[in-house]
Amino acid sequence: MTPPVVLTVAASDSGGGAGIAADLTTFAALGVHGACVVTAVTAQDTLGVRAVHRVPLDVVEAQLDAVLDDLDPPVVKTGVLGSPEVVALVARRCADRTLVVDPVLVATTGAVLGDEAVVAAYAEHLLPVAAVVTPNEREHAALGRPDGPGVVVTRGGGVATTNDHGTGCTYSSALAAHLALGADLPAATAAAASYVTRQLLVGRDWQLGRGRGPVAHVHTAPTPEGDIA
Ligand SMILES: Nc1ncnc2c1ncn2[C@@H]1O[C@H](COP(=O)(O)OP(=O)(O)OP(=O)(O)O)[C@@H](O)[C@H]1O
Ligand SMILES: Cc1ncc(CO)c(N)n1
Repeated sequence: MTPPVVLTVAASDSGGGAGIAADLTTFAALGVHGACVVTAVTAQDTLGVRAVHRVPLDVVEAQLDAVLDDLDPPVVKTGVLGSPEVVALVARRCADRTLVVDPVLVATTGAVLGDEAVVAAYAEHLLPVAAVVTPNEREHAALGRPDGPGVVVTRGGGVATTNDHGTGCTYSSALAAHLALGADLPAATAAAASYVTRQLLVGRDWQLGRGRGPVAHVHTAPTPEGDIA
């Protein structure tokens, strides 16, 4: 059976914990095909963000054109967009699709990934056309606490772990994947939360990097010790 296509418009994380790595692996784990439009390259690891290089607007637009014209994804998920111009572009081009907006403004490690101009562009252009917005508490406050059935404020949950880098991206990607597979919003949010919980449990004892390790992506199968997670 042909899988549904979900597009992520987001940035790369060289440490493989958040951003596009989290999005595409989550899509694969949940059985949807992932396309990706890269908005920025971050030099990042489990300790923090060292540098951010934005992809020029015309190159972001060319990637978006290619995917929208050919693969026609019914669901689009956004992560780090990087500039007000990219926020407005995505709003303009994707308003007729199911839009899952993860308004990433600050990394778990504290680095600012969206400034005041980006916040203003979200409020003006992207939030009005989003089906779901998944801010964490800080992002929700920065955006002026938008309210409504499509606003899902994310919070850490019951799993005690420091390997939680990329949970927000994984959660919003799982939500987008379940919407593409036909779930309604309440079912998709519940399925996304239980997916993140499961993946946090899989990676709870991993030792990757010296900081906040990544949530386990796709790994559900044998651990190095040979256990089935
Ligand atoms: N420790 C945890 N135990 C269980 N579920 C969790 C935990 N941390 C996160 N989650 C799930 O993942 C969702 C997103 O997490 P969170 O709000 O921490 O994202 P975030 O702050 O955007 O993360 P990041 O910036 O690292 O990507 C939560 O709403 C919850 O469902
Ligand atoms: C690229 C990227 N996207 C999202 C986040 C949020 O965790 C991050 N730290 N890096």
